[in-house]
Amino acid sequence: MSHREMPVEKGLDHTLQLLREGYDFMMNRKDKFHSRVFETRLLGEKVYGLVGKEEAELFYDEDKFVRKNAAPGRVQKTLFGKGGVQGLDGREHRHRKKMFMSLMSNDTLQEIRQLVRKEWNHLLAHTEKELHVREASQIVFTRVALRWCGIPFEEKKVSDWVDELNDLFEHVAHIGPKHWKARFFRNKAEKWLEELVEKVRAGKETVDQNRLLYHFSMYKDAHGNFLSPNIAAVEILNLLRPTVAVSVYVDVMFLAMRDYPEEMKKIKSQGKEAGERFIQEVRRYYPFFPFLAARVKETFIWNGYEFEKGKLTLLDLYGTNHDPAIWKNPHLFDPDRFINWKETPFSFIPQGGGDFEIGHRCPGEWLTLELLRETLDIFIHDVPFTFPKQDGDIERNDIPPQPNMIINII
Ligand code: HEM
Repeated sequence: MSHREMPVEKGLDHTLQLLREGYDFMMNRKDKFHSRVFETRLLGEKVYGLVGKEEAELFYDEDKFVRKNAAPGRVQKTLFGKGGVQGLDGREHRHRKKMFMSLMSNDTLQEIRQLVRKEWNHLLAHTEKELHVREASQIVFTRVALRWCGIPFEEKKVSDWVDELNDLFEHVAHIGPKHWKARFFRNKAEKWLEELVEKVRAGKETVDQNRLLYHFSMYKDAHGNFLSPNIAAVEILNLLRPTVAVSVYVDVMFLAMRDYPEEMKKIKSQGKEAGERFIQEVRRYYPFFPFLAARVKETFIWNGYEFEKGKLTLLDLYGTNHDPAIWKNPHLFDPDRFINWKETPFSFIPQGGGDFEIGHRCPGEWLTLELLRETLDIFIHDVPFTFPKQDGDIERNDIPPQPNMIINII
């Protein structure tokens, strides 16, 4: 196959531009170079950028890319933790991923909806008028996650869990004290869970054997060995942390309800399917997880471009969800675009693409949808509210976005 020159961004390093441009960084380069494949430099390293559907398919080709050593250290030390499923490849990854996927049965999803309703009712019973959507959903989802995973907790400790789990994803992109606080919380939470896993294994903690804490404590890897208590703790946090992170989607969902009131009317009058389209458009339109990282497994040529072994490669999730080649008027909020929409594994990728079982696609995608469905249902049908005057702005470089919506319960 013939060689083509990959467009290369000139300059020593573009990390500052990334911090400034945030979610637009990759799309800006795609537009500047008129190319969905380009090269730039970040944190002193040569990096390939990919935007688009075919490019996503390439990124998920296990023969071409690996996840080992791809996530930057600061992301591992806050968001992911070391030794978790995100950094595994091949057989080891599939084996561990199976564990995650086995947790996402219909029964689980139904239970999640019941827990969400119960916890929202509990919180709303103690709410006078003003409700901070982000904070409230963080509390609700923390309680849901702890119960679902079977983690024993004392009522008085719930607010500590809320703060700590929240810090693990809120401050990934920050530098300085906020980053260090997130690292401190990760170490603390991992240590506490490690001790719990050890007690479960030794039979010193009586836990529900149908719950995730028990499953992960007793899980054996592809070689038939228990996970180290630390890695078991990392994986339990891989369930707790993102469940609480769905509060970000709830926050932007309320922003959409305020900015597109006609959509709320549609959901009220047309029911479930309109609600479903609204949730999908919230996940497509608003930014959350900006891009994914992998490394080139062996040097290869794709569409004439050479990808060099070992080089870091980023797939733009936000840009692919706003790619005009896939989405008509991508910068319009339009839930009706999902009417007769044909789902494909690589065009709509807010939580990653490809196959759940084989690849790294988010195993929590169905669970995320259930958390959002039940929350939307409660606030559309059961809890009347108004929006007081507020900004609700989203900065392009605030990762994750922080509209911090407030509502008044009537
Ligand atoms: C707030 C909503 C969520 C978003 C935006 C999100 C996004 C993502 C993304 C982008 C990935 C990476 C996919 C890849 O590397 O190819 C991922 C992976 C993952 N997510 Fe989620 N996620 C969410 C909710 C959840 C939930 C609720 C859970 C579990 C309860 C979860 C558990 C995981 C795990 C364990 C992985 C690693 C999978 C692997 O490496 O094979 N996520 N998620």
